[in-house]
Amino acid sequence: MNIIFYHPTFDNAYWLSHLQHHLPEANIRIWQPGDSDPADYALVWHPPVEMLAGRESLKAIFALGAGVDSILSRLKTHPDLLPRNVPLYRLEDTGMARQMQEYAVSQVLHWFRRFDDYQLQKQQAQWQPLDDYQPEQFTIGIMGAGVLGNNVAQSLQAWGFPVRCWSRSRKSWSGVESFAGPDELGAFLHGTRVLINLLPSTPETENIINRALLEQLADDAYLLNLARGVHVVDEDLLAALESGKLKGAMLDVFRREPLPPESDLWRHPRVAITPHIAAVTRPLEAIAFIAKTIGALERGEATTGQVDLTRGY
Ligand SMILES: NC(=O)C1=CN([C@@H]2O[C@H](COP(=O)(O)OP(=O)(O)OC[C@H]3O[C@@H](n4cnc5c(N)ncnc54)[C@H](O)[C@@H]3O)[C@@H](O)[C@H]2O)C=CC1
Ligand SMILES: O=C(O)C(=O)CO
Repeated sequence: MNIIFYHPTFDNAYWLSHLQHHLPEANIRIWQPGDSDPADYALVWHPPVEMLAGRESLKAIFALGAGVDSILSRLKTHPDLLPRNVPLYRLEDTGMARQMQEYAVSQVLHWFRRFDDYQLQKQQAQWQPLDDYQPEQFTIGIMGAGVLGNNVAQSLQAWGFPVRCWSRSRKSWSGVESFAGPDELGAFLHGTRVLINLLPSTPETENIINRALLEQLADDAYLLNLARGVHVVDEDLLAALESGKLKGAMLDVFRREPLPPESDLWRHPRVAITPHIAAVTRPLEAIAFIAKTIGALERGEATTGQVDLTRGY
Protein backbone atom coordinates (compact mmCIF):
# COMPACT_ATOMS: atom_id res chain seq x y z
CA MET A 1 0.00 0.00 0.00
CA ASN A 2 1.38 3.45 -0.99
CA ILE A 3 0.44 6.60 0.90
CA ILE A 4 1.35 10.18 -0.04
CA PHE A 5 1.32 12.99 2.53
CA TYR A 6 1.28 16.76 2.09
CA HIS A 7 0.81 19.49 4.68
CA PRO A 8 2.33 22.97 4.23
CA THR A 9 3.14 23.54 7.93
CA PHE A 10 3.05 20.29 9.91
CA ASP A 11 6.19 18.50 11.14
CA ASN A 12 6.41 15.97 8.32
CA ALA A 13 8.96 13.72 10.00
CA TYR A 14 6.81 13.42 13.11
CA TRP A 15 3.69 12.57 11.11
CA LEU A 16 5.55 10.08 8.94
CA SER A 17 7.02 8.17 11.87
CA HIS A 18 3.68 7.92 13.71
CA LEU A 19 1.79 6.98 10.55
CA GLN A 20 4.37 4.29 9.88
CA HIS A 21 3.92 2.98 13.41
CA HIS A 22 0.15 2.61 12.89
CA LEU A 23 0.43 1.30 9.32
CA PRO A 24 3.64 -0.80 9.37
CA GLU A 25 2.92 -2.48 6.04
CA ALA A 26 2.49 0.81 4.14
CA ASN A 27 5.05 2.72 2.06
CA ILE A 28 4.47 6.29 3.18
CA ARG A 29 6.16 9.24 1.52
CA ILE A 30 6.02 13.03 1.66
CA TRP A 31 4.68 14.17 -1.70
CA GLN A 32 7.11 16.42 -3.60
CA PRO A 33 6.42 18.38 -6.81
CA GLY A 34 6.93 16.07 -9.79
CA ASP A 35 5.95 12.91 -7.86
CA SER A 36 3.37 11.04 -9.97
CA ASP A 37 4.26 7.56 -8.73
CA PRO A 38 1.35 5.33 -7.75
CA ALA A 39 -0.52 5.93 -4.50
CA ASP A 40 -3.49 4.27 -2.81
CA TYR A 41 -4.23 6.96 -0.22
CA ALA A 42 -3.47 10.69 0.00
CA LEU A 43 -3.37 12.69 3.25
CA VAL A 44 -3.56 16.39 2.51
CA TRP A 45 -4.15 19.97 3.63
CA HIS A 46 -4.10 22.78 1.02
CA PRO A 47 -2.69 20.39 -1.61
CA PRO A 48 -1.00 21.81 -4.70
CA VAL A 49 -3.18 21.27 -7.79
CA GLU A 50 -0.74 18.84 -9.42
CA MET A 51 -0.64 16.54 -6.39
CA LEU A 52 -4.02 14.85 -6.87
CA ALA A 53 -4.92 15.69 -10.47
CA GLY A 54 -5.41 12.52 -12.52
CA ARG A 55 -5.04 10.19 -9.53
CA GLU A 56 -8.33 8.38 -10.20
CA SER A 57 -6.88 5.15 -8.79
CA LEU A 58 -6.67 6.53 -5.24
CA LYS A 59 -8.88 4.59 -2.82
CA ALA A 60 -9.44 7.65 -0.61
CA ILE A 61 -8.22 11.14 0.18
CA PHE A 62 -8.05 12.31 3.81
CA ALA A 63 -8.29 16.03 4.61
CA LEU A 64 -6.16 16.71 7.71
CA GLY A 65 -8.83 18.87 9.34
CA ALA A 66 -12.55 18.84 10.18
CA GLY A 67 -13.70 21.43 7.64
CA VAL A 68 -13.23 20.71 3.93
CA ASP A 69 -14.38 24.13 2.69
CA SER A 70 -10.87 25.25 1.70
CA ILE A 71 -10.39 22.26 -0.58
CA LEU A 72 -13.94 22.25 -2.01
CA SER A 73 -13.97 26.00 -2.69
CA ARG A 74 -10.83 25.64 -4.84
CA LEU A 75 -12.71 23.24 -7.15
CA LYS A 76 -14.39 26.28 -8.75
CA THR A 77 -11.08 27.53 -10.15
CA HIS A 78 -9.33 24.13 -10.30
CA PRO A 79 -11.89 21.45 -11.20
CA ASP A 80 -9.08 18.86 -11.43
CA LEU A 81 -7.94 19.44 -7.84
CA LEU A 82 -9.75 16.28 -6.71
CA PRO A 83 -9.88 13.18 -8.92
CA ARG A 84 -13.41 12.07 -9.84
CA ASN A 85 -15.09 9.30 -7.84
CA VAL A 86 -12.44 9.16 -5.12
CA PRO A 87 -14.02 9.41 -1.66
CA LEU A 88 -12.91 12.37 0.46
CA TYR A 89 -12.72 11.90 4.24
CA ARG A 90 -12.36 14.52 6.95
CA LEU A 91 -11.30 14.30 10.59
CA GLU A 92 -14.19 13.51 12.89
CA ASP A 93 -13.47 14.82 16.38
CA THR A 94 -9.93 13.37 16.80
CA GLY A 95 -9.48 15.54 19.87
CA MET A 96 -11.18 18.64 18.48
CA ALA A 97 -14.45 18.12 20.34
CA ARG A 98 -12.71 18.39 23.69
CA GLN A 99 -10.95 21.61 22.60
CA MET A 100 -14.26 23.10 21.43
CA GLN A 101 -15.83 22.20 24.76
CA GLU A 102 -13.03 23.94 26.66
CA TYR A 103 -13.35 27.06 24.52
CA ALA A 104 -17.14 27.28 24.61
CA VAL A 105 -17.54 26.52 28.31
CA SER A 106 -14.86 28.97 29.39
CA GLN A 107 -16.29 31.82 27.30
CA VAL A 108 -19.94 31.19 28.20
CA LEU A 109 -19.00 31.13 31.90
CA HIS A 110 -17.00 34.34 31.38
CA TRP A 111 -20.13 36.08 30.07
CA PHE A 112 -22.46 34.37 32.56
CA ARG A 113 -20.35 35.46 35.56
CA ARG A 114 -20.21 38.99 34.05
CA PHE A 115 -16.41 39.06 33.95
CA ASP A 116 -16.66 41.33 30.89
CA ASP A 117 -18.64 43.88 32.94
CA TYR A 118 -16.25 43.58 35.88
CA GLN A 119 -13.30 44.09 33.55
CA LEU A 120 -14.84 47.39 32.38
CA GLN A 121 -15.48 48.42 35.99
CA LYS A 122 -11.91 47.59 36.89
CA GLN A 123 -10.68 50.03 34.25
CA GLN A 124 -12.48 52.77 36.22
CA ALA A 125 -11.41 51.49 39.66
CA GLN A 126 -15.09 50.78 40.34
CA TRP A 127 -15.95 48.32 43.16
CA GLN A 128 -19.55 47.41 42.44
CA PRO A 129 -21.15 43.94 42.73
CA LEU A 130 -23.65 43.42 39.91
CA ASP A 131 -26.83 41.33 39.82
CA ASP A 132 -26.19 37.66 39.06
CA TYR A 133 -27.44 36.19 35.83
CA GLN A 134 -29.52 33.04 36.21
CA PRO A 135 -28.96 30.00 33.96
CA GLU A 136 -32.55 30.27 32.66
CA GLN A 137 -31.64 33.73 31.30
CA PHE A 138 -28.79 32.14 29.36
CA THR A 139 -30.32 29.95 26.66
CA ILE A 140 -27.53 28.62 24.48
CA GLY A 141 -28.31 28.13 20.78
CA ILE A 142 -25.87 26.02 18.79
CA MET A 143 -25.99 26.35 15.00
CA GLY A 144 -24.61 23.16 13.48
CA ALA A 145 -25.49 20.03 15.40
CA GLY A 146 -22.73 17.77 14.15
CA VAL A 147 -19.82 16.06 15.85
CA LEU A 148 -18.54 19.27 17.48
CA GLY A 149 -21.96 20.85 18.12
CA ASN A 150 -23.10 17.72 19.92
CA ASN A 151 -20.11 17.72 22.26
CA VAL A 152 -20.39 21.43 22.99
CA ALA A 153 -24.12 21.01 23.72
CA GLN A 154 -23.40 18.27 26.26
CA SER A 155 -20.73 20.25 28.08
CA LEU A 156 -22.91 23.36 28.43
CA GLN A 157 -25.90 21.30 29.53
CA ALA A 158 -23.77 19.95 32.36
CA TRP A 159 -23.50 23.55 33.67
CA GLY A 160 -27.28 23.82 33.82
CA PHE A 161 -27.88 26.10 30.83
CA PRO A 162 -30.91 25.52 28.62
CA VAL A 163 -29.42 24.28 25.32
CA ARG A 164 -30.99 24.17 21.87
CA CYS A 165 -29.55 23.32 18.48
CA TRP A 166 -30.31 24.06 14.84
CA SER A 167 -29.33 21.80 11.99
CA ARG A 168 -30.43 20.45 8.65
CA SER A 169 -32.24 17.47 10.16
CA ARG A 170 -33.83 17.07 13.61
CA LYS A 171 -31.78 15.60 16.45
CA SER A 172 -33.07 13.67 19.43
CA TRP A 173 -30.46 14.52 22.04
CA SER A 174 -31.55 14.15 25.62
CA GLY A 175 -32.45 17.53 27.13
CA VAL A 176 -31.58 19.55 24.02
CA GLU A 177 -34.35 21.27 22.07
CA SER A 178 -33.84 20.59 18.38
CA PHE A 179 -34.80 22.90 15.51
CA ALA A 180 -34.38 21.87 11.89
CA GLY A 181 -34.20 23.60 8.55
CA PRO A 182 -34.83 27.17 7.41
CA ASP A 183 -38.49 27.08 8.54
CA GLU A 184 -37.47 26.64 12.19
CA LEU A 185 -34.53 29.06 12.24
CA GLY A 186 -36.69 31.92 13.57
CA ALA A 187 -38.03 29.83 16.46
CA PHE A 188 -34.48 28.69 17.26
CA LEU A 189 -33.20 32.28 17.42
CA HIS A 190 -36.14 33.60 19.45
CA GLY A 191 -34.92 33.61 23.06
CA THR A 192 -31.38 32.48 22.27
CA ARG A 193 -29.01 34.51 24.44
CA VAL A 194 -25.70 32.94 23.41
CA LEU A 195 -25.38 31.95 19.77
CA ILE A 196 -22.59 29.45 19.10
CA ASN A 197 -21.71 28.84 15.47
CA LEU A 198 -20.46 25.36 14.55
CA LEU A 199 -21.80 25.13 11.01
CA PRO A 200 -19.69 23.99 8.08
CA SER A 201 -18.96 26.60 5.43
CA THR A 202 -21.09 25.85 2.36
CA PRO A 203 -22.81 28.09 -0.20
CA GLU A 204 -25.99 27.77 1.93
CA THR A 205 -24.38 28.88 5.19
CA GLU A 206 -22.20 31.74 3.91
CA ASN A 207 -23.26 35.13 5.41
CA ILE A 208 -25.91 33.38 7.51
CA ILE A 209 -25.07 35.44 10.62
CA ASN A 210 -26.30 38.75 9.27
CA ARG A 211 -28.39 41.66 10.47
CA ALA A 212 -31.74 39.89 9.99
CA LEU A 213 -30.54 36.91 12.02
CA LEU A 214 -28.93 38.90 14.82
CA GLU A 215 -32.09 40.98 15.28
CA GLN A 216 -34.03 37.84 16.17
CA LEU A 217 -31.80 36.93 19.13
CA ALA A 218 -32.68 37.82 22.73
CA ASP A 219 -31.61 41.29 23.85
CA ASP A 220 -28.07 41.58 25.24
CA ALA A 221 -27.08 38.49 23.28
CA TYR A 222 -23.59 37.13 22.71
CA LEU A 223 -22.02 35.54 19.65
CA LEU A 224 -19.33 32.86 19.70
CA ASN A 225 -18.04 32.06 16.22
CA LEU A 226 -16.02 28.86 16.25
CA ALA A 227 -16.65 27.71 12.69
CA ARG A 228 -15.68 29.93 9.75
CA GLY A 229 -15.39 33.69 9.15
CA VAL A 230 -17.54 33.65 6.01
CA HIS A 231 -20.57 32.78 8.13
CA VAL A 232 -20.62 36.29 9.63
CA VAL A 233 -21.29 39.63 7.93
CA ASP A 234 -18.78 41.70 9.90
CA GLU A 235 -20.51 45.06 9.29
CA ASP A 236 -23.79 43.63 10.60
CA LEU A 237 -22.05 42.22 13.65
CA LEU A 238 -20.46 45.60 14.43
CA ALA A 239 -23.81 47.34 13.91
CA ALA A 240 -25.53 44.93 16.32
CA LEU A 241 -22.84 45.62 18.93
CA GLU A 242 -23.26 49.37 18.45
CA SER A 243 -27.06 49.22 18.69
CA GLY A 244 -26.78 47.27 21.94
CA LYS A 245 -28.57 44.21 20.56
CA LEU A 246 -25.39 42.22 21.01
CA LYS A 247 -23.50 42.60 24.28
CA GLY A 248 -20.36 40.83 23.15
CA ALA A 249 -18.75 38.60 20.58
CA MET A 250 -15.86 36.20 20.67
CA LEU A 251 -14.44 35.29 17.29
CA ASP A 252 -11.91 32.60 16.45
CA VAL A 253 -12.31 32.66 12.67
CA PHE A 254 -12.38 35.41 10.06
CA ARG A 255 -13.17 36.06 6.42
CA ARG A 256 -9.51 36.90 5.91
CA GLU A 257 -6.91 35.17 8.05
CA PRO A 258 -4.76 36.51 9.55
CA LEU A 259 -7.31 39.22 10.36
CA PRO A 260 -5.90 42.37 8.67
CA PRO A 261 -4.64 45.10 11.05
CA GLU A 262 -7.14 47.61 9.60
CA SER A 263 -10.18 45.51 10.62
CA ASP A 264 -12.49 47.36 13.03
CA LEU A 265 -12.98 44.08 14.87
CA TRP A 266 -9.52 44.43 16.44
CA ARG A 267 -10.47 47.75 18.04
CA HIS A 268 -14.00 47.02 19.24
CA PRO A 269 -13.98 46.87 23.07
CA ARG A 270 -16.64 44.16 23.21
CA VAL A 271 -15.10 41.86 20.61
CA ALA A 272 -12.62 39.23 21.77
CA ILE A 273 -10.37 37.55 19.22
CA THR A 274 -8.33 34.38 19.01
CA PRO A 275 -6.25 33.41 15.94
CA HIS A 276 -8.14 30.31 14.68
CA ILE A 277 -7.03 28.08 17.52
CA ALA A 278 -10.40 26.91 18.86
CA ALA A 279 -9.60 23.32 17.90
CA VAL A 280 -6.45 22.23 16.13
CA THR A 281 -5.57 18.90 14.55
CA ARG A 282 -4.06 16.63 17.19
CA PRO A 283 -1.59 14.40 15.28
CA LEU A 284 -1.84 11.22 17.35
CA GLU A 285 -5.65 11.16 17.44
CA ALA A 286 -5.84 12.10 13.75
CA ILE A 287 -3.37 9.36 12.76
CA ALA A 288 -5.29 6.76 14.81
CA PHE A 289 -8.54 7.77 13.02
CA ILE A 290 -6.90 7.66 9.57
CA ALA A 291 -5.23 4.30 10.22
CA LYS A 292 -8.50 2.84 11.53
CA THR A 293 -10.37 4.13 8.48
CA ILE A 294 -7.78 2.82 6.02
CA GLY A 295 -7.96 -0.56 7.76
CA ALA A 296 -11.76 -0.59 7.43
CA LEU A 297 -11.58 0.42 3.75
CA GLU A 298 -9.04 -2.34 3.03
CA ARG A 299 -11.31 -4.91 4.68
CA GLY A 300 -14.42 -3.55 2.96
CA GLU A 301 -15.99 -2.51 6.27
CA ALA A 302 -18.17 0.50 7.06
CA THR A 303 -16.45 3.84 7.75
CA THR A 304 -17.43 7.25 9.08
CA GLY A 305 -16.16 10.70 8.13
CA GLN A 306 -16.78 10.59 4.38
CA VAL A 307 -17.66 14.01 2.98
CA ASP A 308 -20.85 14.33 0.96
CA LEU A 309 -19.52 16.35 -1.97
CA THR A 310 -22.96 17.48 -3.09
CA ARG A 311 -23.80 18.88 0.39
CA GLY A 312 -20.29 20.31 0.71
CA TYR A 313 -19.44 18.98 4.20
N1 LIG B 1 -12.23 27.17 14.60
C1 LIG B 1 -11.64 25.99 14.55
O1 LIG B 1 -10.53 25.83 15.07
C2 LIG B 1 -12.34 24.84 13.92
C3 LIG B 1 -13.49 25.01 13.19
N2 LIG B 1 -14.15 23.92 12.68
C4 LIG B 1 -15.40 24.16 11.93
O2 LIG B 1 -16.46 23.47 12.56
C5 LIG B 1 -17.32 22.96 11.56
C6 LIG B 1 -18.21 21.87 12.11
O3 LIG B 1 -17.48 20.69 12.34
P1 LIG B 1 -18.22 19.29 12.66
O4 LIG B 1 -19.12 19.42 13.83
O5 LIG B 1 -17.16 18.26 12.71
O6 LIG B 1 -19.12 19.13 11.35
P2 LIG B 1 -20.33 18.13 11.08
O7 LIG B 1 -20.36 17.89 9.61
O8 LIG B 1 -20.26 16.96 11.99
O9 LIG B 1 -21.62 18.97 11.49
C7 LIG B 1 -22.18 19.96 10.70
C8 LIG B 1 -23.58 20.31 11.19
O10 LIG B 1 -24.04 21.45 10.48
C9 LIG B 1 -25.36 21.21 10.04
N3 LIG B 1 -25.62 21.94 8.77
C10 LIG B 1 -24.89 21.90 7.63
N4 LIG B 1 -25.47 22.70 6.70
C11 LIG B 1 -26.58 23.21 7.27
C12 LIG B 1 -27.59 24.09 6.80
N5 LIG B 1 -27.56 24.59 5.57
N6 LIG B 1 -28.58 24.40 7.65
C13 LIG B 1 -28.61 23.89 8.90
N7 LIG B 1 -27.68 23.07 9.40
C14 LIG B 1 -26.68 22.73 8.59
C15 LIG B 1 -25.44 19.72 9.82
O11 LIG B 1 -26.79 19.29 9.85
C16 LIG B 1 -24.61 19.21 10.99
O12 LIG B 1 -25.43 19.14 12.13
C17 LIG B 1 -16.33 22.52 10.47
O13 LIG B 1 -16.97 22.43 9.21
C18 LIG B 1 -15.29 23.61 10.51
O14 LIG B 1 -15.60 24.64 9.61
C19 LIG B 1 -13.72 22.65 12.89
C20 LIG B 1 -12.58 22.43 13.60
C21 LIG B 1 -11.77 23.50 14.16
O1 LIG C 1 -9.99 21.40 11.15
C1 LIG C 1 -10.48 22.50 10.83
O2 LIG C 1 -11.45 22.60 10.06
C2 LIG C 1 -9.91 23.70 11.40
O3 LIG C 1 -10.44 24.76 11.27
C3 LIG C 1 -8.65 23.54 12.16
O4 LIG C 1 -8.25 24.66 12.83
